[in-house]
Amino acid sequence: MTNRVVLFIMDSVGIGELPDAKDFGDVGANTLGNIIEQEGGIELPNLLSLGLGNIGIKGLEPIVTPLGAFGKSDEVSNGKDTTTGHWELSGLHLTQPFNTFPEGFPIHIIEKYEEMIGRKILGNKPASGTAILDELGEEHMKTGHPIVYTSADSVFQIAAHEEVIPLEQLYDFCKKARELMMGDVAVARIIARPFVGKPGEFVRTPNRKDYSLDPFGETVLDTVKNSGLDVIAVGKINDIFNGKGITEYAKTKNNIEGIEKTIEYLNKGNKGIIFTNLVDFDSEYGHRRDAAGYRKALEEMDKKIPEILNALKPNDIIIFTADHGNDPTFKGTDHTREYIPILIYGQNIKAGANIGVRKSFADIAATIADLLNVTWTGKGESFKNLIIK
Ligand SMILES: O=P(O)(O)O[C@H]1O[C@H](CO)[C@@H](O)[C@H]1O
Ligand SMILES: [Mn+2]
Ligand SMILES: [Mn+2]
Repeated sequence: MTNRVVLFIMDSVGIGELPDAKDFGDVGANTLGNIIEQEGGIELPNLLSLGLGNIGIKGLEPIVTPLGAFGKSDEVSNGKDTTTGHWELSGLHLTQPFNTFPEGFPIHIIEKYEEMIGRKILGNKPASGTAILDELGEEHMKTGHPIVYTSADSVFQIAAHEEVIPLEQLYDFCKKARELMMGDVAVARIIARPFVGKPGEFVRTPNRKDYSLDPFGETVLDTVKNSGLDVIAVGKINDIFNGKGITEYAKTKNNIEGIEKTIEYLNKGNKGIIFTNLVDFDSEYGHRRDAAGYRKALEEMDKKIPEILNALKPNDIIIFTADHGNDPTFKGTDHTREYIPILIYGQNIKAGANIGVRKSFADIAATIADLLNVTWTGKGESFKNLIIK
């Protein structure tokens, strides 16, 4: 019997190129493996004791008696962004990729948008979110025009200085963009990217906010919620699902707070799913191509793992996994098409069970439904019988 499943997403912690990585320009990408290689090692004793090294990751050795079940998964969906990854983890296969705007947004869209918000915008091109502040932040401060940019992902990002455009107004600008970017020009997410500081020293604040689309079908979150159980979202999960299938949520400022909130929820009397996302790996280190920072953030998380495991009750199960890669040693600043690791632990889990290479992230959705004993008719194949004692 399983009462609760913690689905713990280490955002962007991929473990090597997928067979179709060449279609995404990502041959050779290996987020974790290349960090280890470039950094000359990594200290992840707790993940290793669960079986991380048994998955077969470049630079990591297997151990004889892993405490958890382990494996990895391929991605079916045609995309490598956060939304696509999380939706597949929850049981949806995206066949038609989200619109991207490598040349910036069409001019008629921008004109319409400027009319909606009553001012001009700056930018309108793909950019790194920190580089574009260096480029346009000062002009933004002088003119009050928000900076609109995109990336290789399906995102319409709006950057504004918190003292130039107050947060509530920036969020309102995002809601207007959300209304506009639907239908033929639907973008997966509108993202508020507020920042503070002086030219040359701008820093982004944790007041980022994502405005997603509704998932296009029933996810395991809906199924579990509809059967009367809790679906608790920690970090940006609530945003990624636009609140759909979620009964309660806590937003977080950073990875450590994400871990602490997860532990707080574990200490309460809920039943169902606790779904946590730790985004710093991706936003602070992957996109910034900062391998040393990424390594340090992984090591900090690993140190906290005993506290998480100690908070598990006898009928709880935790699944550590990811949503895509973001190799900080790779060219560019974008996500990378990679396998995701899967590590599962709990008192009812068969230590050392190998779940192999799953065909879809949705196997996790099917397994969660199976573990919680709710009927699942969506994508994925349950591996419950491989992992339960
Ligand atoms: O460079 P920054 O602004 O961090 O942007 C990154 O954040 C976006 C949303 O996760 C991604 O699409 C990527 O472009
Ligand atoms: Mn992500
Ligand atoms: Mn990202």
